[in-house]
Amino acid sequence: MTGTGNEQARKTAEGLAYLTGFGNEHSSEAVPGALPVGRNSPQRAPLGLYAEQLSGSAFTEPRSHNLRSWLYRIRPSAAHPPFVRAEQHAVRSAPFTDCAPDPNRLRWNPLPEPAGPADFLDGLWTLGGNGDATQRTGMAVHLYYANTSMDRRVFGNADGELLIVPEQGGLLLRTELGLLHAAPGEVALIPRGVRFRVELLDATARGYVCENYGRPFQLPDLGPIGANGLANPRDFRAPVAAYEDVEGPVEVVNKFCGNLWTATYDHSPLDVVAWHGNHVPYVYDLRRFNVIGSISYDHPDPSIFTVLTSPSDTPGLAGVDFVAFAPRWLVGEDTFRPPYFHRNVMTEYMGLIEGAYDAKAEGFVPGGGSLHNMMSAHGPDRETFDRASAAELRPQKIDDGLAFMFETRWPLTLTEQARDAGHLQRGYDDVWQGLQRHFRP
Ligand SMILES: O=C(O)Cc1cc(O)ccc1O
Ligand SMILES: [Fe+2]
Repeated sequence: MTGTGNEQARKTAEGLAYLTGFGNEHSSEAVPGALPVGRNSPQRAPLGLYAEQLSGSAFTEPRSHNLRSWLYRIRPSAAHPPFVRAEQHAVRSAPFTDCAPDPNRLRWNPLPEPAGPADFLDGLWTLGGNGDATQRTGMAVHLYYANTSMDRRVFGNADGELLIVPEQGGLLLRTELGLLHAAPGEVALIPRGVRFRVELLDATARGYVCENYGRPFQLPDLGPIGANGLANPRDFRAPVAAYEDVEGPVEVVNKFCGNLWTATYDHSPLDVVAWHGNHVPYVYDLRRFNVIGSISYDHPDPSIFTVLTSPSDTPGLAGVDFVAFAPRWLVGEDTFRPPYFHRNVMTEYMGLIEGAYDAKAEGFVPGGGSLHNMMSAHGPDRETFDRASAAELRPQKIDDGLAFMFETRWPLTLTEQARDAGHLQRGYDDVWQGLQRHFRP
């Protein structure tokens, strides 16, 4: 797509309307009268549209977890030729069996720029993950680097939902349910099975994707925090219905049990004129996160920064948590304020959206990432330890960065491409070298 295309997409993104609230039963129609009243599947849907239910949960799951949307579209999704296997590019899925799970602390620089034209799908590169897409457990970490918009092409993922974390370049996400704008500092979620096209608002776009094969992300319980705080439900924005009436070939790429499959529709499947339901894409601005922390002493565990959680079958043990380290004040008295040294049964993949992170003086850069697998020892680097141990403990605002973590209950196994990547940092262990002994009994 040309610069003019980006300009057009940017204008569209700026004027978008949204529906608000996490988990709501929304309804929206792009043409008045397109949404049936009082029933989901009338004998003839309004305006000659086809009614189609998209289920994100089993029909019988408890009401509190039930996810489905009713789509009223120009043509039913069923009208398509067979899917055939497609070029896999750098997308991989669980189970990840090519490498032995690695207990080492690992860190990567940003993905290198694509050599030629690459849209979001071409530019998607899998770092690793856990679980099994066919069992609907676990997660995968992907990065993306795109330099062109998807053109006459849409993507849908049967394997799980996609949490997109832009780091550079705004995205216009044209989904079956409408349009979302996701800029760096915001995150967008595409539910399982929802088809979408990614258009770039800037010359290039890069960022991270958490693919969640497990239970859909939900807001964490707040316990004693009370009725408000962390990510507030009203700040999640879903699209309003918007359809394209495009005849002619459109490639639909479907990731199914790890493999990419393709079918060419004779029209755009982004042809939903009206919809209602709760299986919806959404966008959330991390700057809206209401950060809760210690106002007395000690460094609280980062679970206090959980934006979204995908519960597993064991209460309190997330398949994956999405955790954000948003700007906040540190006021702890007699406290080592940066993240402490620790070994964690949970596995931590971290990325940086901008600026710096308070546990690492250098080397952890925007667009890069680190992996601290189950029980691997990590924490502040030497420079951070020395600085924070001697710092004068005045109230201090941490507002020079935005980091995040995908934290998962299962160890994460790398893809070969991540293990062998030229942008894997050699010598990451050195950041903990030179931590002197001070014990003098
Ligand atoms: O390792 C990390 O930097 C993430 C992290 C942050 C924190 O504040 C406490 C524990 C933890 O794992
Ligand atoms: Fe950690």
